[in-house]
Amino acid sequence: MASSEEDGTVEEKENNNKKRTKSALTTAWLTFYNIAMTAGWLVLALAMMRFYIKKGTHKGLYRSIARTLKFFQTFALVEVRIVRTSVIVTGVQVCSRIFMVWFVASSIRQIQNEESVILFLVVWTVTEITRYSYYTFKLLNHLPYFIKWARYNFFIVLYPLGVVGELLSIYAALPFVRRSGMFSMRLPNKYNVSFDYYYCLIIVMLSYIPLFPQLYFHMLRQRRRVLHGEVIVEKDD
Ligand SMILES: CCCCCCCCCCCCC/C=C/C(=O)SCCNC(=O)CCNC(=O)[C@H](O)C(C)(C)COP(=O)(O)OP(=O)(O)OC[C@H]1O[C@@H](n2cnc3c(N)ncnc32)[C@H](O)[C@@H]1OP(=O)(O)O
Repeated sequence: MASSEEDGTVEEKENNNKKRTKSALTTAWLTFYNIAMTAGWLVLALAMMRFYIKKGTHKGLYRSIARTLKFFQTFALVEVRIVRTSVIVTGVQVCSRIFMVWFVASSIRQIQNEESVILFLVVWTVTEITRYSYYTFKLLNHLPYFIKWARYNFFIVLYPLGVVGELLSIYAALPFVRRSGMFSMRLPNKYNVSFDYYYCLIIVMLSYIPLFPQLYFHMLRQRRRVLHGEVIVEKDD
């Protein structure tokens, strides 16, 4: 009897040790990831400022930072599964950004000099520097209040501004997509499939109407929870 109790205790201890090691590894990996992402977006911010100071115009700015932007925005995909947040909430946010970068801004050169592209770039950059530095300092247990405040207040203005920038950029792309027929498949073809990227973009624009309020209200709930200590019960995916 005593020996089985002891066995149980040894097993429990081993399990607890394994859990502790796993959580220490996850924390170490997340800290590294968030530091790398903060650094990446800081590099982008500096590159944009340097370009603008040197050239005195935003024309050509997107092209000059496109590779770095593609890398760091695409890398955010790893977040969809590793963080505790709902997969749907994070998924919509990350996928819509990757779509904007790869299938709109980088694919349709004619819109790269639009002010709307610069608008969402600047807004994303400020957001991500704040967000990733928030996670980093939180993981290191040294979170300055102004970063916490910025994380849960900036989005009130930046989120709508980012959406305006993204929607105006997609809208500006429509005529070029229609004229070029890019990423589209017309019938007849050997797969007997038809796809029109022009209408796909219109559907993406319309999908902001139901999806954006959900992301925005999610952030408002997070804000109440973190800044005002409200207990919020989120639905599971
Ligand atoms: C295929 C095509 C699809 C097209 C579809 C189109 C539809 C698009 C519709 C909407 C598009 C929106 C476009 C918006 C663009 C912009 O971004 S504009 C710029 C302004 N943006 C913002 O301010 C972004 C705000 N949003 C976010 O921060 C996130 O994207 C989020 C997923 C909505 C955030 O949610 P969440 O993670 O739940 O918030 P937090 O409070 O920060 O985190 C919750 C807990 O999770 C921990 N955590 C999260 N990430 C990390 C991490 N990287 N590392 C460590 N920990 C992390 C965090 O600490 C929290 O923990 P606890 O407080 O302990 O619970």
